[in-house]
Amino acid sequence: MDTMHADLLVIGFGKGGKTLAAKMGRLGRRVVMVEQSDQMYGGTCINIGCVPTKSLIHHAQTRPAGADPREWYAGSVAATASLTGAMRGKNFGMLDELDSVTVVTGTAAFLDEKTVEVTAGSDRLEITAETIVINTGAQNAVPDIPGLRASKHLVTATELIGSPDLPRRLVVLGGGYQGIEFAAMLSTYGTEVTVLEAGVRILPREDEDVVGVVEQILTDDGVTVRTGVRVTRVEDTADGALVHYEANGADGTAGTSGTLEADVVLSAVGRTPRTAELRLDAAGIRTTVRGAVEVDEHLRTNRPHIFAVGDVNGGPQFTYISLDDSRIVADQLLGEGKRATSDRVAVPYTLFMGPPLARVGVTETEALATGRPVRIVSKAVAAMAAMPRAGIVGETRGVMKFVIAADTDEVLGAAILSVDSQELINTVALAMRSGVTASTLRDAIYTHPSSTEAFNEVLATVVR
Ligand SMILES: Cc1cc2nc3c(=O)[nH]c(=O)nc-3n(C[C@H](O)[C@H](O)[C@H](O)COP(=O)(O)OP(=O)(O)OC[C@H]3O[C@@H](n4cnc5c(N)ncnc54)[C@H](O)[C@@H]3O)c2cc1C
Ligand SMILES: NC(=O)c1ccc[n+]([C@@H]2O[C@H](COP(=O)([O-])OP(=O)(O)OC[C@H]3O[C@@H](n4cnc5c(N)ncnc54)[C@H](O)[C@@H]3O)[C@@H](O)[C@H]2O)c1
Repeated sequence: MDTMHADLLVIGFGKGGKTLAAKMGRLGRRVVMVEQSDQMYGGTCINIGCVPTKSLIHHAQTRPAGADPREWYAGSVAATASLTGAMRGKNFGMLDELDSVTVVTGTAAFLDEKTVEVTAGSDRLEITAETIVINTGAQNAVPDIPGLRASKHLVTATELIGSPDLPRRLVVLGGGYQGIEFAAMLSTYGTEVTVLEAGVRILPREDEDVVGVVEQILTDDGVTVRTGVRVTRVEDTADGALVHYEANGADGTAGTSGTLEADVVLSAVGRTPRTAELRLDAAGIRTTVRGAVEVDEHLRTNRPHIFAVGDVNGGPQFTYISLDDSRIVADQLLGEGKRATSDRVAVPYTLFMGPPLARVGVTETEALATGRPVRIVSKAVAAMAAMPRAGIVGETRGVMKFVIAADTDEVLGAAILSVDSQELINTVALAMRSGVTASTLRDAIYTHPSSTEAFNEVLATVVR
């Protein structure tokens, strides 16, 4: 059995871990990065998450008129695989080219709080390290519904992205990020899509009026959305899967039931922190009730030399949060040790349907719950005179909405469902962090024709 010693051992080639490994390696520290699969160098985002999904969405939206959807889809999957392959190579190279960094491919598990065992087939390696960073991400949950886990037609996002076969009929379990992005994308390629959401509405964290516009866009694009639905059973037939469901009453339709036929059933009901293989008990590392590695605001576990970054620590599941986690750990290891998760203000996020829905800060519902007096400005994109870009690019659907503190004129939150919203939201977030008021955003000079100039108009449109 081989042994190694490192200053820093990173388990999992995710965004936070790889950034930290490269930084420490460039400073000459002995770093070992352990990744369980050579197909996952670079982690979830570039291989099976953000990048492939957004690539497929881009290809869906740029299919030339007359192109056969099945052929176009197969080509899009191939182009996406080539993009992710190139990114995987670059990510591996980024660490491999550093003399002080070793990439080990195998599955890591703790032997004790200073020692990790890595196995790959019959090979076994023991690594001891001064500092250990757990960056093992999360994995797609599959609900315990009779027949579902055994169904030949069940997939998670990972399998769906990898197959060149365009599903004819897709049933999506879950109306959250993954569910809505796949529903919107595959219906654009021509798949018949039904979303079955257990809750009273899709995207439960968002305001009802905004979700109403999202649902209208999905419906216009041919997606069927059923909320308040409990899937009771899935059975494989000669022709696909039969999904049995009943209305759970959340949307007022208790007692109705039905079946849906599907070639593919996508489980998109959330992602759970990946800790099962790690043998955390051997190191005495505590987990939360939700199964995440428990950390403090500096991302230290209860073993102070062991940190956890990214999805595995139970924080918001976004690539840029994992990246920011790495900054916090770097500050602990190399800096003043001041940076903390509690410093984060106005973290934006974007759901990439067409057009995308971008959000930051509080919703109107959340603001009202605090009792703070707010002013709501809102306008449909189609009604805006000051945003010709929407007409130029041929996407005038959507709405922009801001929640503003009535007393201080601060922007408390925004929901932007519009072309370019994935970019616009970063401007709003920066304004919020920098104390730029709603009036200043409203009266600023913006380039023309751009999407940002919509702020001149929407921020002057008080609705309540
Ligand atoms: C379909 C989809 C679309 C998404 N789209 C977006 C988006 O548009 N924008 C966004 O910000 N976020 C998006 N996300 C979320 C984002 O991908 C994750 O939040 C992010 O990748 C998490 O990174 P991480 O650093 O936690 O670890 P990961 O990137 O998940 O890396 C963990 C690594 O650890 C490895 N590993 C696990 N266990 C072990 C072990 N025992 N030993 C060795 N290696 C191990 C895994 O193979 C993996 O490579 C999406 C996710 C999905 C699934
Ligand atoms: N664009 C992005 O940034 C992006 C894209 C995809 C994923 N992600 C990240 O990945 C995370 C996981 O995404 P997700 O969509 O899997 O989870 P999610 O938590 O966003 O949504 C899951 C949905 O499934 C519903 N649900 C739960 N159990 C169900 C059941 N049995 N039947 C029907 N519906 C059920 C929930 O009510 C919820 O609406 C996201 O929270 C996000 O952080 C981000």
